[in-house]
Amino acid sequence: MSSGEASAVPSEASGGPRLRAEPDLVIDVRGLTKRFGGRTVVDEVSLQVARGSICGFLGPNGSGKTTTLRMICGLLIPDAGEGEVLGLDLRRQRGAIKGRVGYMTQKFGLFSDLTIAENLEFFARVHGLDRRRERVAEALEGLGLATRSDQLAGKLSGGWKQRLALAAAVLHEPEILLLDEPTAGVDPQARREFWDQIHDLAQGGMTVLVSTHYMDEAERCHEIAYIAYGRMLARGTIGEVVAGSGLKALMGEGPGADRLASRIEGRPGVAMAAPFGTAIHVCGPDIAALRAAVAEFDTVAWHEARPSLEDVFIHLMRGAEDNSVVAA
Ligand SMILES: Nc1ncnc2c1ncn2[C@@H]1O[C@H](COP(=O)(O)OP(=O)(O)OP(=O)(O)O)[C@@H](O)[C@H]1O
Repeated sequence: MSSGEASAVPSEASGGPRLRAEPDLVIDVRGLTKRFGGRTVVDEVSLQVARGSICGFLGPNGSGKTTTLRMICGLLIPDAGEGEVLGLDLRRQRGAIKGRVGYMTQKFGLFSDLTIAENLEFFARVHGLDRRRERVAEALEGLGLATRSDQLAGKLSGGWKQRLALAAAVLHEPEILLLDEPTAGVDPQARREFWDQIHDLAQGGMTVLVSTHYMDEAERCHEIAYIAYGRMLARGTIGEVVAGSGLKALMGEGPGADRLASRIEGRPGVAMAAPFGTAIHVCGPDIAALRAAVAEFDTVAWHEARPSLEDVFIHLMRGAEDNSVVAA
């Protein structure tokens, strides 16, 4: 993500000012809003994503991630807001946007009684693609599916199904790839391989916006956006999001440290305390107040730590306003 503004920055080489090039924003949406039955489920969400970057979209269940993705790819019309996707108007050029975006939904519709290759051929037809046979062969090769092309999709493990779904989503060579919780329920090895593929696609120039609940996946994104109750609460690199939260953390290690959470949580200056393996994480806005709150537990060794992304997200969510109430 980026501010989208050209700015004068000092040149490292000459010492003189130079104009930083306008970043190539392929997603630039502002104030997107969607209501369902009187309830605002996406509330003035703005998002900018630069070409070739991987943006992680995080937030609790029901926070509006899928709804936002569907507005960005032209499947859903916003009730308010505007924007451009690949330079195309989000409202007036939805058909053109759809053709240039790949979208892998949570429950991807693969045909279980067709083989891998037949599934891809089907999607090639749906997109009206030329050179169907070559494209399918390339996709099978590129995503490591060539040796399994005759296997029935229904017999694949979760990880291979995701890989096939990804192959189908990029068959028409979209410039933007929207992934909605693509690795839910997939084992760590398969998730890692899936993410390696995402990075390969991004290196090839594809822009990826991916929703996830996994913190390790957030760490693999260039930038992240955090939404709760329909509102965008934080955007930027992980370092920027952590710093922007204003949260400080103490890590406590030693005998029984992991059992102290309930005794520390709720003390002045403590936003939250949670076990972290055999250690404990205590977070709050002021490090001196945190040290005071844990001072009596002197059998535990305390040291300042970087708040985890999870700490930051829970803190942000607790401070956000619940939108589950329907407007009168
Ligand atoms: N077509 C619809 N009609 C009515 N309500 C809807 C519709 N689509 C989504 N919602 C509601 O909007 C809210 C946001 O849903 P959305 O699926 O966008 O959230 P999400 O962040 O993707 O959640 P999850 O992480 O569980 O997938 C939810 O409360 C959902 O029930």
